Amino acid sequence: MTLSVTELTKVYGEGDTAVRALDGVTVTFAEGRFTAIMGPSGSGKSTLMHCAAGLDTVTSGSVRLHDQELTRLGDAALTRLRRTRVGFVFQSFNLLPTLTAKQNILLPLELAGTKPDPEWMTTVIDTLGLGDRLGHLPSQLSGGQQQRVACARALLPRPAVIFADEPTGNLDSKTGHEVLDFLRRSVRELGQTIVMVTHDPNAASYADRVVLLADGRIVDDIEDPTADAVLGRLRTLGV
Ligand SMILES: Nc1ncnc2c1ncn2[C@@H]1O[C@H](COP(=O)(O)OP(=O)(O)OP(=O)(O)O)[C@@H](O)[C@H]1O
Repeated sequence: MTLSVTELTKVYGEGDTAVRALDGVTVTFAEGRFTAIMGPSGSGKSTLMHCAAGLDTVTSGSVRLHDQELTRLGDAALTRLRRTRVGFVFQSFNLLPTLTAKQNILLPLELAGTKPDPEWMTTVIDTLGLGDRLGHLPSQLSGGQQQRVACARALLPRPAVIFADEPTGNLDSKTGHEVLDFLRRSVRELGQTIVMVTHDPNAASYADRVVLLADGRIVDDIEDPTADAVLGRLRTLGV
């Protein structure tokens, strides 16, 4: 067991304007698996991801990463956690424009004051096909290449979990396919654990499992999802 969320509730605001974004969510993300979180707009996907990654506070409930209870960590411990224990891949790549691909990839480890394992770094860069792009600035790379740099940056510290938020949202379908294929390979071949929020049933079909949210609750849990199965289930939720 890598990451477990128990009875997680998140309420934004107070009184009449309060929004219950998560309502008692319990879910475990097992080690070495690729899980997609899906659901209608406003169902709580981003909130679940942010709370599970220690990016947002919870109203009640527990988030455990291995033996660490994240809801009790202070700011300094959470910052350390975000640099090395969890990795992020965002829709908008979030690379620093003045740093080369290599400098971007190394940044989280540098901020944490550690050095990469050279063998692992070679594996990650080779797997992502970035060997001849390391000296380029983000503006000199295609969207797909930039997202592969972001994936390498997330993988290099060997985090317990990588959270991917609509990682193919800004990519055309062929490039998106390459990035998803890589994410799946990093789970199958490198043992990475990935949790991905997506609206796209095709993207979700790369995952081992789909957790479906509606109105802040888990309403389904699909193993070995196909795009058709996911689409069918989303239609019953009115998506
Ligand atoms: N900072 C906030 N303040 C108030 N309400 C918020 C805040 N963030 C999210 N919400 C509300 O919480 C609910 C869940 O939002 P969340 O962004 O988690 O949904 P989502 O499933 O990721 O949606 P989408 O698919 O549209 O990105 C929504 O009703 C949203 O309006």
